[in-house]
Amino acid sequence: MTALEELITKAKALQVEGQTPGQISDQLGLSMETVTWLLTQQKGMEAPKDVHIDWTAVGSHGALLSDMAMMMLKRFLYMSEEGCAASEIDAVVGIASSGVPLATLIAAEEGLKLAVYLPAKHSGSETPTGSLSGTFSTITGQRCIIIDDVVTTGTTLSEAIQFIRRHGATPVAVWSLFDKRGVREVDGVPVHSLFVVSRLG
Ligand SMILES: O=P(O)(O)OC[C@H]1O[C@H](OP(=O)(O)OP(=O)(O)O)[C@H](O)[C@@H]1O
Repeated sequence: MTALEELITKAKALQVEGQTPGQISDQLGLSMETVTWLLTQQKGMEAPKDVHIDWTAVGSHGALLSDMAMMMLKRFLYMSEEGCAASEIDAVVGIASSGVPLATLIAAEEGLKLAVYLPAKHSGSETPTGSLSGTFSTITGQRCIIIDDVVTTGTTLSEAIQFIRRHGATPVAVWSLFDKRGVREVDGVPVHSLFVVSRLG
């Protein structure tokens, strides 16, 4: 089975489970247009220009995940020779769910506080709002690094940045593994990604 066929099977299985195209789109990190295409496969309908990043091979293995988190940290440390130093950071904010294990590993390595941001789209309430998990650190008055795995539209990052500012903290930078849109900054906060996807045509 090709990667595309696997994706179609996954999308259809989620639909059978009762998930809406919107939920499938969130879960697979794809646009609604792409999910509609995967589910219907209408004849003559051209495949949308989207990219699916499957990093399960790394994410499902603790040691590999740790290596990836250390690569994110080292990228920042090398960069910080020119800019902000790690000593100026108080807390690492992991974006649920996939940003959390990466943030945990980085916070542990640097001896920093760990906070967990739960995006509005994960909220089950009628009026979805983002929140900070009460199990982990608070952020007020702290300088924070935000960690996520994939940037698709930047919506989640923008939401997290605004939340952090409203709660009296300073977002210093965003570190992500993959940037699907070539986003260099969100709401004035620099975004540093290990891998950036650029479309040539
Ligand atoms: O830039 P955006 O368009 O906002 O998309 C990026 C977000 O989407 C994914 O989260 P999602 O909740 O879908 O999946 P996850 O639970 O695997 O993190 C990803 O982990 C980012 O948080």
